[in-house]
Amino acid sequence: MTLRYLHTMVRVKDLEKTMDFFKLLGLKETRRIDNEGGRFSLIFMAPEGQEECPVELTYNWDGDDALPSDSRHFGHLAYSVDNIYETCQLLMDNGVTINRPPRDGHMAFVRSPDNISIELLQAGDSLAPSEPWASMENVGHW
Ligand SMILES: C[C@@H](O)C(=O)SC[C@H](NC(=O)CC[C@H](N)C(=O)O)C(=O)NCC(=O)O
Ligand code: NI
Repeated sequence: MTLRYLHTMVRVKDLEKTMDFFKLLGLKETRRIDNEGGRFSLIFMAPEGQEECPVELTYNWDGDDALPSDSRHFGHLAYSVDNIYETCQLLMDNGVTINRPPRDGHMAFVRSPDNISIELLQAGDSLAPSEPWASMENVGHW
C-alpha cells in the first residue's frame, strides 16, 4: 500500500488576512473551490516548487462556531492511497473506526487514537492533486 502525503487542512476566520500572511512566507494559491451548496471555500496554497504539498485553508462563509471546538482550527491531515476500500478494510481489521466510509469511492475519514482527523483520498481521483483540478463549484456539500 502506498500512502502519499497530500495536505494539512486548517479552518480560518479571516481568509484574506490568512492568505496575505502565507503570501508573505512565499506561498501561492494553487487551487480554489468555492462550494455554494456547502457555503465554504477551500484554498490550497503552497511554496513554488512544492505545489504537491499545499496547506488547505477552509473558510466557512457563515463562520465555524457550529463546529466542535476541538476541530475549529485544525481540520485534518490528508493522504492519497492506492485503494481506499482496501485501506479502510485494513484499518477496520485493526480496530480503527471508519468515521466516514468511502461510499463515494473517493474520500473517507478516520481518527487517530488521539482523535486527529485523517482524510483518505483515492489516488488518481479528481480530488487528489495529481489529477487536473476539476471545478467543484456549485457542487452540493459532499
Ligand atoms: C478537498 C478535500 O481535501 C477536503 O478536505 S473536502 C472535506 C470537507 N470539507 C468541507 O466540507 C469544508 C466545510 C466544512 N464546514 C468544514 O469546516 O470542514 C469535509 O468533509 N470537512 C469535514 C472535515 O472534518 O474535514
Ligand atoms: Ni482535505
